[in-house]
Amino acid sequence: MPHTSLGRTLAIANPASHSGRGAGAADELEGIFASDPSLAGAFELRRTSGPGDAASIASSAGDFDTLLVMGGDGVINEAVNGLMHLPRENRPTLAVIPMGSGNDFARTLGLALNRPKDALSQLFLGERRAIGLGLVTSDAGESRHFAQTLSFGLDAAIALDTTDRRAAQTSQEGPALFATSGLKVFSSGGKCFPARASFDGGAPMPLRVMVFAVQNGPTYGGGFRICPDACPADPTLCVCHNVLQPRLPHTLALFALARFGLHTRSKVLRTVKASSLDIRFEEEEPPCQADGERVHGTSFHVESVPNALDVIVPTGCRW
Ligand SMILES: Nc1ncnc2c1ncn2[C@@H]1O[C@H](COP(=O)(O)OP(=O)(O)OP(=O)(O)O)[C@@H](O)[C@H]1O
Repeated sequence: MPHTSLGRTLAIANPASHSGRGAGAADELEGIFASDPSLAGAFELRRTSGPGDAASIASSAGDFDTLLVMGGDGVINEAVNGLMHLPRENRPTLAVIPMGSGNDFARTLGLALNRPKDALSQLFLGERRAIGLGLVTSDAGESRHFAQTLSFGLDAAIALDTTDRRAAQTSQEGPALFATSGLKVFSSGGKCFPARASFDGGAPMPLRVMVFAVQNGPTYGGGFRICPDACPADPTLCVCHNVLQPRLPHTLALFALARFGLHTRSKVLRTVKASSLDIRFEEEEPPCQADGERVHGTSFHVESVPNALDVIVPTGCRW
């Protein structure tokens, strides 16, 4: 394994990630650090003890060069939100060892999924890139940065169902987990949520929201390419939302096409880039998720936060 180029590094590992497989991965990472005296001196590893722990560890990591997060999108989201409490000049570079069920942010970065040794090698040889984040603020007083995805409506209901099923220790993961949660949510009726949305301060647009995804990177749901052109190095976020209400078979076909990013030519959907947007749901609180974590509210302001963080990407990263 090459010598570390990450500098003084604080590693956070979620032992509960990837349906508990994160625990063994944390032991493996600790073994790698302990086996090389130069690494042992440079790395400190902390295991999270429960939800919220990664955010508080990250918010006090200002003395480190690199914050290495091992886990899935949920714990990365916590770490990112913790880092955003630090002034930009004190924010350690974010490095990720993907060990999750969905791993969508890690897909954007181009890292080896659920193969900690391979990902660590990529990080040692990798390059630093500045990325933006999204920030959502709701009328329920919630405010959360997101590294990869924010969505409302059916796709959020599906994402939240995958989170619940993972907590209940399902053996499914990635696209299979998302697809079965999708079938469950669609078979219960495929509800639409009346809303008004405006983009970059424009006139409000009436919508009946079935799908409304705001992406910083291309995928959600463990690899569904909902916004194939989204890129965290761009100063804008990419939005995909329905403008028509398709019947169930058509919806299911779009859902299948989205696996490969082939849904975007459909007249049912619109894709747009925006620096900010406002969306107000008129009848009830919709399902809403940010990087798989639930967000409450009926009115939401979303904005991009350019140049929020430095991250490490593998050499040859295409963006
Ligand atoms: N020690 C812990 N015990 C239980 N839950 C934890 C612990 N540490 C963190 N968590 C919670 O576990 C949740 C899920 O973790 P994580 O995102 O790392 O894995 P995942 O759900 O398997 O992957 P993905 O989010 O990519 O699908 C996070 O929302 C986090 O709050």
